Amino acid sequence: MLWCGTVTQQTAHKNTMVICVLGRYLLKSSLCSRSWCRKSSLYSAGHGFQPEEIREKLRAYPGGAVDLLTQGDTGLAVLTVNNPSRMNAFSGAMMVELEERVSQLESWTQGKGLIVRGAAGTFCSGADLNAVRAMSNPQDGMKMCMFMQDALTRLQRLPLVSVALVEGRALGGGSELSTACDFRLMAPDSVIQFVHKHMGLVPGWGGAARLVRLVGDRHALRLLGGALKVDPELGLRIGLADGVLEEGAPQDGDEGVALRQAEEWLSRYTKGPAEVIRAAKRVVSSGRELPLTEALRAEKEVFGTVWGGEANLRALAGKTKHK
Ligand SMILES: CCCC(=O)SCCNC(=O)CCNC(=O)[C@H](O)C(C)(C)COP(=O)(O)OP(=O)(O)OC[C@H]1O[C@@H](n2cnc3c(N)ncnc32)[C@H](O)[C@@H]1OP(=O)(O)O
Repeated sequence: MLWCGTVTQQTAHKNTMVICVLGRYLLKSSLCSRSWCRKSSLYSAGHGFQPEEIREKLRAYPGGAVDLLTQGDTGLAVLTVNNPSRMNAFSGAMMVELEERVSQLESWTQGKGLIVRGAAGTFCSGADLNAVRAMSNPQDGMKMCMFMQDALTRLQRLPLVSVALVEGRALGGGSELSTACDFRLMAPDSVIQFVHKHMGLVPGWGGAARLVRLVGDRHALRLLGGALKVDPELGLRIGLADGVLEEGAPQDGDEGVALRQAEEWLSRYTKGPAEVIRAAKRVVSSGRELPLTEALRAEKEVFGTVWGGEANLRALAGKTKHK
């Protein structure tokens, strides 16, 4: 048996632990190197997808920021679309920053949960129309489409439980951003609206493909064809929304209260060892995206990373009844 790391005089039980840790390490290192969850892009050069060329083009449209705050103690991160003078519309530079933040989160191995929100009490009003006008030729549009589809697919595939905190409006690409999160929490007066039809468009950031999987084809067709305003009541009814925030406490200002409510809500589903929460998201992601046989095989691989792991062995050594 090849040993790595220090082996001290261990009881048989603890030696088992060392073997499991080693085995799991070898398995985990193969997990994402072979399977679909690694940071592979949706598109390749064959599709005309040249990421660096697209980043340069997008950076020509500056303004706003995409901020990321990671909390080591809770394992929760907050990603803020920050362009309040434009109702948090995505400038080209912000699209590049979004991808950079997703890359940071892909490397955050202790992360368990992610809240995606907008600054100044509103979510996001989609692509910056000034950038849209400047990139209105088909070639540039397709490049922006591939870039944002890739970034949002990678966001959705993060091994973190993610929730979109929708306050104010989520319009166009903003509504698509909300669908790239596992859950959507809506403020009482908020609206999610796929306004693309009014722009002579359809979703181009992956929002249509995800919307069909979230609410079904018929509701998706109603939301796109009718550019319907989805308020919290309708959102809950069709399964687009997963919860509604309570009215904010006036003395705090909605922003602080809404974020704290979202953190409290998310912590219900991220309490526990990071490796277990991340494994739970991984098996759900493979079940969500892969055909059954492949999903089962992916589940087996993820199961192998936690079976006999520290959390599993600790649980076995502790009480057996769980309320
Ligand atoms: C594949 C993705 C495709 C897309 O996302 S296309 C873009 C889809 N989004 C939209 O069409 C939303 C356009 N904006 C609006 O409808 C309204 O601004 C909105 C969000 C309902 C807010 O309306 P109001 O509350 O009346 O505020 P307002 O219109 O005066 O906006 C305040 C300032 O924000 C600006 N703004 C809002 N949305 C923007 C956008 N997407 N791109 C660029 N600028 C945008 C708006 O121009 C205004 O600026 P200013 O004060 O006039 O300088």
